Amino acid sequence: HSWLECTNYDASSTSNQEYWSAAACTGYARCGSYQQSHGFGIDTGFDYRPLLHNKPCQCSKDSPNAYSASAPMATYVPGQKVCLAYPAKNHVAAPCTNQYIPDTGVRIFRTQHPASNLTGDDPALHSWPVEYKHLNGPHQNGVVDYKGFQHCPKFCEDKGRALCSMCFNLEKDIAPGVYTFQWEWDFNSANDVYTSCWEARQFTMLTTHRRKSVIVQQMADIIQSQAMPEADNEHWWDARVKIIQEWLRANPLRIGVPEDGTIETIMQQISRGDKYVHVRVKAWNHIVTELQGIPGVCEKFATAEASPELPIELPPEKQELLQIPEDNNCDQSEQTISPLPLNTNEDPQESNVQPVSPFRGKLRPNKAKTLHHDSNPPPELQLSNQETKPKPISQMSMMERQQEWLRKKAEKAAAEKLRQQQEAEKELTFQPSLIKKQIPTKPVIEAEKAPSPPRLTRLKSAGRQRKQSSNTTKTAPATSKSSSRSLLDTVKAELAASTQPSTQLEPSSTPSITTPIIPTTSTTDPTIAYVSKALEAINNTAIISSTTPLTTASRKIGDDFHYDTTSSDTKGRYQLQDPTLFDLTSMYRKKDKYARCDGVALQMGRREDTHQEQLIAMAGALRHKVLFVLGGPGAGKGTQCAKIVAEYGFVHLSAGDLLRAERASGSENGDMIDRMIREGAIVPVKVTLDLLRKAMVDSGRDLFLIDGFPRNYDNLQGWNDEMTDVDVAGVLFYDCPEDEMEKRLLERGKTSGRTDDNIDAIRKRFTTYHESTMPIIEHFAEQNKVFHILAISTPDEVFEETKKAIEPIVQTHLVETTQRLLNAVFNNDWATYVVT
Ligand SMILES: Nc1ncnc2c1ncn2[C@@H]1O[C@H](COP(=O)(O)OP(=O)(O)O)[C@@H](O)[C@H]1O
Ligand SMILES: O=c1ccn([C@@H]2O[C@H](COP(=O)(O)OP(=O)(O)O)[C@@H](O)[C@H]2O)c(=O)[nH]1
Repeated sequence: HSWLECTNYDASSTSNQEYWSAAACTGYARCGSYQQSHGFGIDTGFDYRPLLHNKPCQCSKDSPNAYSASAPMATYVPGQKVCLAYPAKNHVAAPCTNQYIPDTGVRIFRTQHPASNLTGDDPALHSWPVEYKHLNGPHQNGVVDYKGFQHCPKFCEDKGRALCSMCFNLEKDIAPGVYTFQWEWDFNSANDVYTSCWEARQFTMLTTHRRKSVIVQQMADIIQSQAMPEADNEHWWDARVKIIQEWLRANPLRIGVPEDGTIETIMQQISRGDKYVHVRVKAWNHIVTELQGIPGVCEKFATAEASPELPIELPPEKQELLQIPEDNNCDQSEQTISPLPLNTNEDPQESNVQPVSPFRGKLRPNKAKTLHHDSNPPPELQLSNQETKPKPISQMSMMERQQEWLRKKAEKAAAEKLRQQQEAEKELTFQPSLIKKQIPTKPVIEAEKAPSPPRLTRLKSAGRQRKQSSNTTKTAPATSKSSSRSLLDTVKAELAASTQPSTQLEPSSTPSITTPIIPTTSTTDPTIAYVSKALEAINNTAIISSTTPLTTASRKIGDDFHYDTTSSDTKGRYQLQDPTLFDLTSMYRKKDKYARCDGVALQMGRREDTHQEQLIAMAGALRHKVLFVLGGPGAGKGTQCAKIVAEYGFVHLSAGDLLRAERASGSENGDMIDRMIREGAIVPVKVTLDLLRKAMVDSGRDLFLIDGFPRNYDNLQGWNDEMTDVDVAGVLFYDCPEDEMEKRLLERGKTSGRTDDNIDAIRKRFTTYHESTMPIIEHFAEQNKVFHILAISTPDEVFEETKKAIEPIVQTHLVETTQRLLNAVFNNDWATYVVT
């Protein structure tokens, strides 16, 4: 019968709709690798009848074969028209068969919220919470209409393996994360069901974010809200979940969030509440318990701007559910908050839900208050809390926050130790399922004696293995290496554990290396102190304003940290070498073509480690940055962009080139674009923006030169409305006299083949430039964002001027990204892209 071969198929051209093109497929169904290696439509047993097996999907999402480099998981963009491809397998009503071929219809489903990890059960058949309508229209029995499942235009050429496809529209506001989808084809009847399941990651870029301060405020509101929901009010739950997810999205580094399973527990409770309506109040109480006391909930993490209030998407009659108490005080530690009353009507399957201890919060000092309604926490939990009242987080400096964080971490480690002791005494059999909640049963030092960890694979990126470096120095390690060693081993062990299937974490299998080890962090840990110092140095570095010209190529950051743009062919490099800690530690700018990630990498290791054993953590930019490149036609924008790309590695997107390519692709807009270009007029912004957006997403990178855009107010407006998630770092304005531009364009016209490099079109373009584009340049100039570059001299001389504008931008970008990576190291947040 049939199955989905492709979960992200480019069906935009007729030929791709008619014939299978492997190149057009960028996403596969779960466990699709075997099928993919045999070829489209070949029978390998990939068709699956859930009613015969009592499982909604053929293989589970945590199967080791779920996705592979050759059959990867799909990535969707919010609002995308998603197309799926599958083989006809003879089931199409057509002249070469008959009009009564059975086909009862196709349905497409997905899970409600993104998964916190790729484990766990799929929703049962027909209980998926979200359903999409495919765009083929329903097939009518008795009619040869090639609709529904039967959209297989070349069916009669190869009845078995002909390509069929169907598309559906994703929501524009879908939250980022990984969702599970199911394609269900009912063949002879609604009881003769075939399914394919797959995951797709929703791309985070270019979705509209609300301002962080608003999200933070809403988090504070929902945590403090004591309003009782109506029992069956789904909106109450969904609105809260949405805010939490938005908060998580706005704080991807989890700054301020303890790494003790808090996030995992929250996500677990969300999926529990999604599944069972009647446990939502209880689940919500767990979530609130987790959230209380996290500084990031209330603190305006990052540099959230003062912002206008944005409406929460709740109908007015429900607004009171999220109302802020009059004396709203963001400092959670000052408050005693009563959770919502518990609903005793717990779900019958709750005992099957993996262990979320309702008592978890009790054992953690900063959460104790929420569960101990008397104001005296148990003496063993008081720790250093008896000291003077701490400053509210919002008034602390970055360093104070870090120290506070360290203090809390130390407190938590002590409380955790206590908990272990108590549990051991009581012989409790509590078996946490979450890696980060596991506690070492051996001293950290034992990790050194453990055999080499299994080869670590990338997190968040497919696994090309790095080549072993033959010239790695293998001399004796430097002094005081045990702390760096323990940190490194700890991180490696944790990584190793996190790459093991969860079943290996059962008590019966306890290979020492899979036992994740939580570092016993304290302020005296030299590694943490070192990273903290690096952070401090970088925090104290004034980020260079984009309008300040760079006077020297080399700058000092603090006493020990040095940034040098000329040091090597890696361009920017932070030397973080401290021989007392690591033999090899450096942070450098890195482009990883395979992972399609631009960013900063931190290399950690010891001399005796092979390159493969060294850890490389990598962080890309959080927000995408663009530099607009404007100037008259022929001013030399394209010429300079090529040089910038060669020197600094931006992605160059020429709006004119994209439009010309679109025209050549035979698109429905082709004629209109052609007319506009010949006339020197400006194409409607929607067309240009769609092309820019797609090119940005496809590049997977984060620093862009946008050449020849925005050219008028319509362009600017469209950009401001749509690209709220992208920062405009500045405008490179190439200023060249008209007669010089005309001369250049006529010269270019001899070989360019462009339909607008002739004197009539050139003159029209000059008019458009003066009337429409100059006001845009002036608009940016008023915001101090324009780098004015005279473009009359030779290309190389113009480039010397260009560099002066670019370098501060690149440097700022590096400093910001480095700061993120150091924060990740400091917070032990190895979810940051990590490779060995
Ligand atoms: N500084 C320069 N001096 C002389 N010719 C130049 C200079 N910069 C570019 N050119 C030439 O002028 C023409 C137009 O340059 P191009 O980069 O395509 O401009 P734009 O992208 O602004 O239309 C090209 O043929 C290019 O080789
Ligand atoms: O955002 C844009 C960029 C370009 N164009 C069209 O594409 C032509 C060529 O632009 P390009 O930037 O390639 O060339 P330039 O005129 O700068 O040499 C312009 O005259 C416009 O007709 C447009 O409509 N919108």
